[in-house]
Amino acid sequence: MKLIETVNAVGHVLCHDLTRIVPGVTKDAAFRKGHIVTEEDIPMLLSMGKEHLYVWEKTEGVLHENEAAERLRAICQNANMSSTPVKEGKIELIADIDGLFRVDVARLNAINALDEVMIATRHTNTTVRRGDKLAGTRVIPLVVDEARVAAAEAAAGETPLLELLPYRRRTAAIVTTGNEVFLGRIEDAFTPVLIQKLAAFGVEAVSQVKVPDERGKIVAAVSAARAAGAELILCTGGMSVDPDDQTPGAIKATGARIVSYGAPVLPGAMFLLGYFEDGTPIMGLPGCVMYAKATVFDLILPRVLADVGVTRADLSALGHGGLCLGCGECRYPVCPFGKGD
Ligand SMILES: Nc1nc2c(c(=O)[nH]1)N[C@H]1C(S)=C(S)[C@@H](COP(=O)(O)OP(=O)(O)OC[C@H]3O[C@@H](n4cnc5c(N)ncnc54)[C@H](O)[C@@H]3O)O[C@H]1N2
Ligand code: MOO
Repeated sequence: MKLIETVNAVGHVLCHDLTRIVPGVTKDAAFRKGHIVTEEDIPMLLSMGKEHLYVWEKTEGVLHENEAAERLRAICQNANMSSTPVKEGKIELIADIDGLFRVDVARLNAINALDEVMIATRHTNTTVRRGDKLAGTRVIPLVVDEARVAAAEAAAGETPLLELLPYRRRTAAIVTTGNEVFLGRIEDAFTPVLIQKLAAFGVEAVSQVKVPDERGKIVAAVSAARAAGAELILCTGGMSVDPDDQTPGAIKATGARIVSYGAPVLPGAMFLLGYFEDGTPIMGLPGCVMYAKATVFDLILPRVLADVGVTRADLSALGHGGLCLGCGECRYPVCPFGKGD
């Protein structure tokens, strides 16, 4: 800290708040600790009776909180996000598009384990809308050793911590299984649910066929959907253990690589995910997806649409936080469901 004349203060950083009082009008800090004095500030400072100021001396190897925040921002920021201007050492990142938000949690934790720096984010693998806040970062003290920020950069490595991915798949084909629906014994209540859930991501259901619980018929319907170029194939019903449940076997018989039949999520235990050789995803959706407000389908659909290759390990990790609490009024996604990985 050093004492200087206000007229020489441009570019220097204030060490404390400066309060301005105009009777009946204001009594507030006109300048905050950490503010960098500009040419325009000088008349105001003089009008407040501040002929001299305590300022922070810029020394080699020490960063002001604003400079440090910019460096932490650079560790985080990636395509499709923008940053707010730095204010009192804090920067926030904002979504430029609707998309799937992802965080490299291991690297985030490594950085936050360091003293004097912090980065706070939304949960990884969550959906965001354009304009949503994604992350905020700052350093804890007003000034920080550059070595501390360099350590955070080293822990971060080459690629940004955050990703915001657009939804790339635009079309889906629905294959509705079940004799009771095929024969018209009951109305198809599954398809309207899927159309609505897909539309929320801008995905159009381009075809829908009803087939009986016969493996060959299901395989043929999936093949037709593939030939028509559907970018995602959804088979509904027949996913559990009854003798009439033919859907998992049929999906296997289509030649799709099965990532998993079964997921550690409730509702959604009987879920199936697979991929064809060209990358087209196929899912087997159990009855709960039609019935429950939020299920494994809501957790995995955004990742599949954003073309994040979902692995068996990704599905296994859903167990922690994968228990829907079945609240009277469903507030998903603003709830703990699916926030464990
Ligand atoms: N013994 C066991 N029973 C069940 C298990 C289990 O592990 N052991 N799992 C349960 C779970 S979890 C679920 S989820 C459901 C899975 O259901 P499925 O996908 O096999 O569905 P279905 O058996 O075909 O149908 C169940 C129910 O839903 C009606 N349904 C199906 N599709 C439609 C449609 N398009 N429109 C209207 N209604 C539909 C169907 O008529 C049945 O009433 O299994 C549990 N059982
Ligand atoms: O698969 Mo059921 O899918 O848990 O409610």
